[in-house]
Amino acid sequence: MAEQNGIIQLKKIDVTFQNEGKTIEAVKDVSIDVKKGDVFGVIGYSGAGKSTLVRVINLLQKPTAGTVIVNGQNMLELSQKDLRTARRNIGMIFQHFNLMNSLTVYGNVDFPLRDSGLSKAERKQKIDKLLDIVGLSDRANNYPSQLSGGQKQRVAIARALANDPEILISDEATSALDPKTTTEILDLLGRLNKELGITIVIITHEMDAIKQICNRVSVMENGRLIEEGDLLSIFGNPKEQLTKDFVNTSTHIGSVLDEIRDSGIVDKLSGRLIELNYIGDSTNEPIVVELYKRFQVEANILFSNIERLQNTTVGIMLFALTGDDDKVEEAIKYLNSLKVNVKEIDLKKEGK
Ligand SMILES: Nc1ncnc2c1ncn2[C@@H]1O[C@H](COP(=O)(O)OP(=O)(O)OP(=O)(O)O)[C@@H](O)[C@H]1O
Repeated sequence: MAEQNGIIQLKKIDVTFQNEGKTIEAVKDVSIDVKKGDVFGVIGYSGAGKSTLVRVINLLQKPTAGTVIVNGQNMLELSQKDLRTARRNIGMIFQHFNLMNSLTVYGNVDFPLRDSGLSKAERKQKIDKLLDIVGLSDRANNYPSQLSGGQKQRVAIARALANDPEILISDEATSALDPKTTTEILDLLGRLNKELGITIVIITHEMDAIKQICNRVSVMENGRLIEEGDLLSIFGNPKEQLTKDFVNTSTHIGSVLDEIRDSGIVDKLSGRLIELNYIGDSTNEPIVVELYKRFQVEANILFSNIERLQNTTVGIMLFALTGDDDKVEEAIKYLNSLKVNVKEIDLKKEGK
């Protein structure tokens, strides 16, 4: 059976800006296919083109080239009226919330319902329900200036949901929030995805945000999409250097390697330094025990990080292997034969 088409299909999208006589290629030949029910993450550094790309989905940004299909509709061929209707199906939240300061929380959520054709009583019922979903029922009469950043973002989420969209786009929505509030907002987005079935596209420069709720990830660099896959494969087996950097920052192995290198420990380390990544059931201890039992090779664990992503264990371990040279070589071959990713690290050569 043919795989069902995605709810969002961007095909060969280019976005080019002309700025003071210079051409900026913000997005270059990017195709993505977001399935209904996905929480699709787009990660990249500032300037990579993420915002420009997601703004193409609802045509806030018109592409220079390419096709935009949302819910089976070719967005670039719609009349203005049909485009307005199609846009109601795509909610959006932003880093700086974009609330109207002169309106109360209630007024902000009511704003997109002005043209909905609903009566005042129906609107009230809807707004009460939305404020309940985002946990702000007791703040309806407050103004944005009376709210914390996290609460403002909750109002923005309620407002984005007012027209019952099937798609929610989050453009760095947690970038201005502290880590605890970020986790709470991401939890809320995850709940909206699970309970209301909303498809979410989230753009961020933080792998931790991706890890918390996304099932699929794409990585952007210099306007291009350089890597894409499901969360576990991106996390457990990143291919491109930038993806590795994001993953390493999030597992902290990057800073551990820097510390080993910069502190001079590297000169005192004996043995060969191995980084091991695994997805699933392999755990640290059996591997260490096996290496000793089979090859009399000692594995001195320098760092280990295990986390649960989408109910699956994803682990990373860094150790120095010591023993007879031949035996260490055999031990490395043995590791390579397991369902784990093995990488030998030569910190002295790697130097930064
Ligand atoms: N309207 C515009 N006119 C000219 N250049 C633009 C415009 N919008 C974006 N750009 C440029 O396009 C490139 C991509 O910007 P974009 O905002 O999409 O990146 P980003 O990955 O979302 O970064 P950030 O997280 O900082 O917003 C940048 O070089 C930016 O300066």
